[in-house]
Amino acid sequence: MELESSWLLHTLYAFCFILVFIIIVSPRFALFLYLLLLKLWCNCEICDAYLNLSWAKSFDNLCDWYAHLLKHSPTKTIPIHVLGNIITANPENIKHMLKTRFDNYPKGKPFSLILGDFLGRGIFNVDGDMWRFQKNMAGLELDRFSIRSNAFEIVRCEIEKRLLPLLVSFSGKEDGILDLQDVFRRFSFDSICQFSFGLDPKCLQLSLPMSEFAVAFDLASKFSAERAMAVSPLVWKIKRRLNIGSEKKMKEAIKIIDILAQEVMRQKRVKGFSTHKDLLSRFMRTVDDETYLRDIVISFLLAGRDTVASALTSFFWLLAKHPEIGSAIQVEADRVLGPNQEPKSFEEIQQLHYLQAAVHESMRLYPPIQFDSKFCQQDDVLPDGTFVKRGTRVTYHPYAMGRMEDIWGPDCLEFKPERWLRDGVFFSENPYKYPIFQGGFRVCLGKEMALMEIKSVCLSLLRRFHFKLVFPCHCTPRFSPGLTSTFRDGLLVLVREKLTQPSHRNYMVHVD
Ligand code: HEM
Repeated sequence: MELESSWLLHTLYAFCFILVFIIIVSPRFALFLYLLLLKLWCNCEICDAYLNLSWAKSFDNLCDWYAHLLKHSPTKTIPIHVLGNIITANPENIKHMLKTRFDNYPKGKPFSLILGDFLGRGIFNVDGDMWRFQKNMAGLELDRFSIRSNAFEIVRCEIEKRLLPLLVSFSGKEDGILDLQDVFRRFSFDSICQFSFGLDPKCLQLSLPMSEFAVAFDLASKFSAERAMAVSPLVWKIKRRLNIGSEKKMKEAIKIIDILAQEVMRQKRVKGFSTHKDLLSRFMRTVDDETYLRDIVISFLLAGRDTVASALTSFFWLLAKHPEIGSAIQVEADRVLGPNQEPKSFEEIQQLHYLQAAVHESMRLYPPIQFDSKFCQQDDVLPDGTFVKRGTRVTYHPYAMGRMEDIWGPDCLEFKPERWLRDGVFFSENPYKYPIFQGGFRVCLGKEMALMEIKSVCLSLLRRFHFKLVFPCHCTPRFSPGLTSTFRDGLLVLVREKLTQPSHRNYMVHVD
């Protein structure tokens, strides 16, 4: 018996050694072997197309292929066997996961492992008591009162002192091509840092390169998403253990992020946090653990930066393709706020129903978070009859849902804000039909803040500038892998100041 077990052990060691050797010497060959094994395991049409990448011949993005498959599935649910993933675009299933059987669909261990290095024990990556604690604390800071009094001012200031001067400086230059996606990322990063930490990274300052931290943040997000898309966790786990390839780069990126997070906390301590009302001060008064505080900081940055920037990017892309909708937004703003007036309060923005409809419509077609997964804890059956085995990953797919006739009617592919209005008044949709901010118990805490930010930027920019797309506007965007949706080539525009507007060059006098 002893002999047998030692033989087994040796065989296992030999196997691991060969595996590691192959991965180091030829990662491509290792991947080939691995794909071959998977193919032997499942050879159905979908898995085959996934493994061969043959879907890419007909679709620009993986999400477009999924949307196509889901649209043609009678239950609006598909399995990807080789990924151990069930993907659904069925609102009943989504309600089941997010509300009715919420306890059976946590984020789960596999995900906290995938995102653990980047997000640690931050709110996006935990379940149970730790999640409840962070949610309650953050909820106090993200309520309507706080947005009304604090966030609105931060956003207005960021727009007037930085965003407008930046655009004015580019306006009219023949070679003045600007990447609006990059601008929006800087803008939302400054805003969320000021709101969450009471500190200003000044990313949007004229002519500054994107901070090292922001670049590291993007890389960590990209590599985390790649882990989530991998056919098996084994590959990234071995690469991490050996500190090679993308895992090595990810480790370096996370090191930079950690340094910044520590710096944020150091500055906070110097400034004092006992009376400050920002989110971090609130947490620092209760939590002692530095690493836990770091995780909380990172999660809120991720929540507030990339999502808002993504929503703004696709909104401006759609507005450039549909100038009539931009005009309708301005007509409404002139009627409600007065000609050429800026909104003076959060409440005034709330009165702009057409704008609210346009923002929702834009995110219906281009959700900042295109899909979101949970892990099933106990065997279950979804409302559409799909059996879910314990441990299976279940993903709901807002991007595909926005393209489904069954949900939005035959004009589902059109950008039509009117679908959100009844007698000119905005009405919200069932969150399981429109899970852009998720729904149920883990609904987004920053929804009101995000909407206020997006609408404020839209009003200020549309009033003052024309944006011309540098690339033809008929092609669909290509997305980069990441936790939030990002245009792979950015959003390159030529900016022109509108002649009918008073000059805003005075904004350029001084920025910080
Ligand atoms: C357009 C912008 C936004 C969109 C589309 C969005 C969407 C979402 C989604 C889909 C989730 C669920 C994620 C998951 O559980 O895996 C979520 C959660 C969350 N969001 Fe947002 N978000 C946006 C902006 C913001 C902002 C600006 C903040 C904060 C300032 C924020 C704070 C949060 C927090 C704290 C959670 C975790 C809630 C929980 O787990 O209970 N979000 N958001």
